[in-house]
Amino acid sequence: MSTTYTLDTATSRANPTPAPMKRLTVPAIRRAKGGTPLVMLTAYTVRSAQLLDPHCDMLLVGDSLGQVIYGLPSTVPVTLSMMAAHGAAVVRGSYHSVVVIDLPFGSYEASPEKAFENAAWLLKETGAAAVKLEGGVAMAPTVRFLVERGIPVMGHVGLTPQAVNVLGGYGARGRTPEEAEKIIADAVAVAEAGAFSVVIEGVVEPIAIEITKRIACPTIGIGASAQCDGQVLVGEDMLGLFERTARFVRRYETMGDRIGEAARAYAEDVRARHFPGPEQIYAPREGG
Ligand SMILES: Nc1nc(=O)c2c([nH]1)NC[C@@H]1CN(c3ccc(C(=O)N[C@@H](CCC(=O)O)C(=O)O)cc3)CN21
Ligand SMILES: CC(C)C(=O)C(=O)O
Ligand SMILES: [Mg+2]
Repeated sequence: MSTTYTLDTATSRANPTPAPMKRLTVPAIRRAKGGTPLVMLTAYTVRSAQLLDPHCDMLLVGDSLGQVIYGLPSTVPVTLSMMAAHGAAVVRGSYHSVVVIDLPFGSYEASPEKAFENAAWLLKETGAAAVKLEGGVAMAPTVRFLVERGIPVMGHVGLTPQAVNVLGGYGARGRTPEEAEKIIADAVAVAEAGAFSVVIEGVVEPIAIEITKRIACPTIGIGASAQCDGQVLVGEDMLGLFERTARFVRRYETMGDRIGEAARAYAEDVRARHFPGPEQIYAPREGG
């Protein structure tokens, strides 16, 4: 998917300096099933979007921002307005990846109509291309309702963190044959309802492999399997900016340590009156 840049020559008064690259599209993501694995990371801010976007196929404005940005105990308290603010920032900071935004807990479960209203509002507020929602068989009619009305939907099955109060924790799912069958049925249901892709989170590997074989759209794994059609991680987890991380995280950087070291050096300079130095000081007005 990294070779699909095309020149965008469209110019208009509304968009006098068009981005040089055309953004990937939801149908292009769907077509990537079985090819080079899809790359997805979460982003919540304009700067992280700018830095991650060139390397990704999709950016996820995840409701994990509840824990990562706001210090909340779970994703349950995350609101639509929080998602809208961060979603708009991520769209402003990206031009290549498809931006997908999580529907927060409470914004879509009650009815397909309520889901449509809230999803449409989020897409209008942010410019994101698609929404993601958690759930399987029970949410399949909602997935169909949204897709038939113009809102692309990414599914999310297995460990669904918005259901933490039902599940009782964040342990891996699908260790019993009954639970494994339920997760597979959930993925099949949202895929058949029209989801363009399905996140499989925190399941034993054979389930992820089975779902990837069974459904027609790409599976995106997190704590699932390298056999999935793509992978997603929380950006801050991968960068070493979030302390408590699951087994499924691989740290590619230790940014937390580096930021702490920078703050320590600044504090030392301030206390020694080594900062500001001559380069950071304004000279008096020239010529009086
Ligand atoms: N920073 C961050 N990364 C995430 O991946 C993430 C969030 N936040 N917030 C929303 C959900 C919550 N997720 C989580 C949270 C904790 C574990 C975890 O601690 N897993 C343990 C096993 C826990 C148990 O057995 O009870 C592990 O060792 O993997 C896993 C997924 C995934 N999502
Ligand atoms: C971990 C991913 C899949 C997610 O839903 C989130 O970041 O909220
Ligand atoms: Mg989420």
